[in-house]
Amino acid sequence: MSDVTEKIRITDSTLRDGSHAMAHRFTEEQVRGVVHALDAAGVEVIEVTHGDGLGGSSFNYGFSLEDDVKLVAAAVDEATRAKIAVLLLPGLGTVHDLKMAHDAGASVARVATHCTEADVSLQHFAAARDLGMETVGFLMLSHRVGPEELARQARIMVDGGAQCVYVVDSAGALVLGEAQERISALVKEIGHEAQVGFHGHQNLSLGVANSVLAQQNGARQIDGALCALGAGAGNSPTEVLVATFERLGVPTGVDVQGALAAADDVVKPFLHRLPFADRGAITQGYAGVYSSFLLHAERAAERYGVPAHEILQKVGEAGYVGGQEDMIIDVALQLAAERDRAS
Ligand SMILES: C[C@H](O)CC(=O)C(=O)O
Ligand SMILES: [Mn+2]
Repeated sequence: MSDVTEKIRITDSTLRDGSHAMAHRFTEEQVRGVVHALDAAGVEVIEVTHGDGLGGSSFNYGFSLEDDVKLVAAAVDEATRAKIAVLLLPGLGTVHDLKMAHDAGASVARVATHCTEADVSLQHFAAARDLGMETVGFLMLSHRVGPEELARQARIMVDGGAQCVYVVDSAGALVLGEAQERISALVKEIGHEAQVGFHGHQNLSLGVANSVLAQQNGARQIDGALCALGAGAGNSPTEVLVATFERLGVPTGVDVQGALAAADDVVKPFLHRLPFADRGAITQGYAGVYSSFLLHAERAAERYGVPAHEILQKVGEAGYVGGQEDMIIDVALQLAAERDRAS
């Protein structure tokens, strides 16, 4: 166990991971309201981007209502203390996109790759460092590899310029000790040079518990989202993280009442659907499916008349990763064909 009283930093991803749950329909007014409330509560980093990061607005991933750079600029304008972060998936977002976000005032670059492909992030970390941005690496679908391999990937990111690397439980599939051992492996490999972070999803309702274990094993950056607004069953709720860490005596710098007010008074009123561990989302945690596939699977289910949870189960068995959203349609068509043959 590491020093349990050392301060941790909460990064709120309501306005980025929550974009998946909102089908990327955030308005500038909503962004301003959320940033204002989080900033007032003392949250140090607020992530604002399309759910799939800069450049994510597309036919494959879903079009944004508003341009990312415009929303980043609004967030920067609204924040008095908080830093504004952007997410970038190399290949989807480009160095040009990063420069535009930086020009709009974003100061933290979070570069995300599949957990075995850290090497594709190097150019983007170099560019972010040249721009003077803080750098964070995101190893997505971290349950797909063991702790040692994950630590090797984190090492690649740190050597490339990442100042923190996250274990990203994109599928909400890590069960307690599995999160703990991955955090410990990263802390051992990079802890003397960089921080380690944890990004949890609630598909098996373990986001907060895994975050506590992550902190107790040396993670110093933890992600959350107000009202859990995020892909799948949502993220670890920021307001619950803040209250839990305060009860544990771990400083976050965030005011509990401020976080509760931000969730209840600002986010809840504009939600059409609260993230929830329903059959589809639980299947994602159980079968290890990328959380942002949920709405894609629900749309395919409706279109082809097959259950979303069956699509997600097959997607998990096939091992598809972020970027393979089109395969969800393929799986739905196969299930529909099997159904037609059977009848
Ligand atoms: C692009 C993904 O939504 C990033 C993320 O939040 C995750 O993998 O989880
Ligand atoms: Mn996520």
